[in-house]
Amino acid sequence: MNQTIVVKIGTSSLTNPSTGNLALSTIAGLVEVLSRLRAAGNNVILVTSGAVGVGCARLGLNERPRNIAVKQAVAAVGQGRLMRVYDDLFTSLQQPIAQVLLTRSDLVQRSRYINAHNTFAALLKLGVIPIVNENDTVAIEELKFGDNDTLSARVASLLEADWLFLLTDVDRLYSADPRSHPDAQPITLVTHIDQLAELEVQTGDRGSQWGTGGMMTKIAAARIATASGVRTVITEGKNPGNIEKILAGEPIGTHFEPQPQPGNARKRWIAYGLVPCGKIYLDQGAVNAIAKAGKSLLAAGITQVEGEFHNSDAVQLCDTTGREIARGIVNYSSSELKKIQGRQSVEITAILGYPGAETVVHRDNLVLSN
Ligand SMILES: Nc1ncnc2c1ncn2[C@@H]1O[C@H](COP(=O)(O)OP(=O)(O)O)[C@@H](O)[C@H]1O
Ligand SMILES: N[C@@H](CCC(=O)OP(=O)(O)O)C(=O)O
Repeated sequence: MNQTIVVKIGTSSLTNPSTGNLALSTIAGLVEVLSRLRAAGNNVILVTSGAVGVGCARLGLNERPRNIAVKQAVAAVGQGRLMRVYDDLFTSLQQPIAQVLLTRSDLVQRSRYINAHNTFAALLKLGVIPIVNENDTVAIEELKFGDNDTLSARVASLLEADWLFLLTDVDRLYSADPRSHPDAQPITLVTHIDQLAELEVQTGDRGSQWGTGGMMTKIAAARIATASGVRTVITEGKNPGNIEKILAGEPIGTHFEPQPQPGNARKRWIAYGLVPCGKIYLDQGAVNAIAKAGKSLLAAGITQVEGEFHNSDAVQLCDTTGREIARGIVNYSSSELKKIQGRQSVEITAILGYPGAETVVHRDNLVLSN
């Protein structure tokens, strides 16, 4: 059966950590594997990091710049070189590719989200392998994916992919960072992401010298992808042939099983496309109504409103402890909600002086967090 396969490769696999030069044999091996998968009739998407790393090597910088403008400038240098290398290698195998640079804001607006989906669909239909990276040169801090693990998960969710492969410089997830904990235990299968908290898996908060998020962002990516129905695998980038072995059923890397009810495309957009602008805290009755009975949120169940947002913005719905239980599109602004929180729906017109929606977040615009 033909499948949709998203592969993400990190800077740590693409470049030699000591010299910053490209790991040519790894890249060539990956190009061969992806071209074979495409020729076999699969839809293949590559999410590649490396713009900043390659840009630094080109400019002789020996560490990742901290200054944002410099980092964005360096990414502009590196992205072109990276695509040149990919295009040379894919072209020698007669495989057409396309550069797709995304920012977080491209997925926030529903029309742009659908547009991105349609462009990917057209490229795949043309037999092209889209090569995706964050548009680092123009992305602004507040509207960034921030790391390519998250970006690849959102792309996999957008495309309803069957597989997401996160290629990195370790062979799988361990109970702790194997670099600093040589006795860390390998983890081969995660049936639900919350298992990791039970196993007390430690991820640290940063990656290798050139990587961005370390294991933490890979687990966050696995959460997004599996909740969207995408099987996710963390495996080593220097052996790209593992992708085909895994597809053939070999137990390599760490597998995260897809969750059974990924929801429809619009709900996935609400959950993973939108950027929440504020928080609404709920009492226990409202939490039960939403989480257990699948009801809409009414003003009566709101105890506190945090942040400034407008009608139609995305918000997080939190329980009394502040834990996010759902996300949704709100029918009132934060200033309106502060006036009507805790009040019955029939009182709203009198309080605001004009009629408003009966629900604060309608259940069609609400997605439970997992
Ligand atoms: N629990 C863990 N299991 C495996 N690796 C871990 C873990 N916690 C932290 N790491 C570190 O994460 C690194 C990979 O992340 P990163 O450098 O960001 O890679 P990439 O560039 O591929 O995104 C590994 O080299 C490893 O040292
Ligand atoms: N967009 C950035 C990559 C950011 C990133 O997530 O890097 P990595 O942790 O190596 O996957 C770049 O191309 O340098």
